[in-house]
Amino acid sequence: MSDRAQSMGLVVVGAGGRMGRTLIRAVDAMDGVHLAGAIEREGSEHVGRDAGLLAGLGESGVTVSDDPLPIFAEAQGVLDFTSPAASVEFAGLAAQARIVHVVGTTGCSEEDEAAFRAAARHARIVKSGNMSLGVNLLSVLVRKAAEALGDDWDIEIAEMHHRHKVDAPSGTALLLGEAAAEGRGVSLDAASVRGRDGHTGTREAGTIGFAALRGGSVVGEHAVTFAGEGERVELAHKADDRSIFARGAVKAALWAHTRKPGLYSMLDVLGLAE
Ligand SMILES: NC(=O)C1=CN([C@@H]2O[C@H](COP(=O)(O)OP(=O)(O)OC[C@H]3O[C@@H](n4cnc5c(N)ncnc54)[C@H](OP(=O)(O)O)[C@@H]3O)[C@@H](O)[C@H]2O)C=CC1
Ligand SMILES: O=C(O)C1=N[C@H](C(=O)O)C[C@H](O)C1
Repeated sequence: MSDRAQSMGLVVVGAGGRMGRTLIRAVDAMDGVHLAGAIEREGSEHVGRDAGLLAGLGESGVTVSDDPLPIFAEAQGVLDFTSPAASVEFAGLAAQARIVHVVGTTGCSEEDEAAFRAAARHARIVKSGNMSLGVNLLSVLVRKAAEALGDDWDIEIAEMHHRHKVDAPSGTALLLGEAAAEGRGVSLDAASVRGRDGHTGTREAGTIGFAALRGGSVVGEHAVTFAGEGERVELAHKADDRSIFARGAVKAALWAHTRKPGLYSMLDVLGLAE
């Protein structure tokens, strides 16, 4: 059997995007996978182009298409960093094709999350606001710190991203907030304070604050500050390159290939779940 026949065929959706192009390069560079398709939305200028050339590689023989279902039917997995509405639609198609769906898209609503849970009855979905090893390890440290320090330490989460980002707080900031809330044994929905402006009054004890900065080409920076009386603990991550997310996504697809249908996180993939 040829190497290609044994390797996992992956479709990159949103192929022309910042992450889409990075994913095509990661699939090309990593063992055990090959590019089985590339999708962009109908009307996109990228439809009809060669996916390898689009990503700055040589010709790949894979043409960007706007018709996902027949391509999903011939593949084993989908790498999806697009938009919430697109990812919900791709989850339905991945469920129909009974394949792996790796979702990195952020900014999803509770209704979107319910759609992913429904699709995960048939698809193997790995979904995370951050696919890097470093951030997932950071989330474990944040949970432990929140548990150890108790609620007289105030928790504040700050993030900075490039000027093109459309959602706030970032998926990573929310993931770190969930970890902190879990460590404290509270619900993030009840504890979170999203931004402050004007005469806010003093800080309410037990809350978890979020602040979002946007500018330039910053790939992604996150810091969780535990502020106590007379001292502070800061846990932080800085992404220098989008390839860390793309490599994580390919790893997630390979991991999920042999799993049962279900909704998994990057902590499951990395063996960091408790
Ligand atoms: N979890 C993680 O580790 C990471 C998550 N992300 C998240 O990934 C997402 C994408 O980020 P980024 O690459 O910077 O964004 P981009 O805007 O650069 O890329 C998104 C791409 O998806 C395309 N797209 C949108 N709708 C569809 C559709 N229905 N069918 C096919 N393609 C579609 C867009 O096309 P068009 O421009 O024509 O609309 C665009 O090419 C964001 O939610 C971001 O937060 C990013 C990095 C890491
Ligand atoms: O939009 C981005 O770029 C990123 N989005 C993710 C997020 O919302 O946390 C992950 C990473 O920080 C880059």
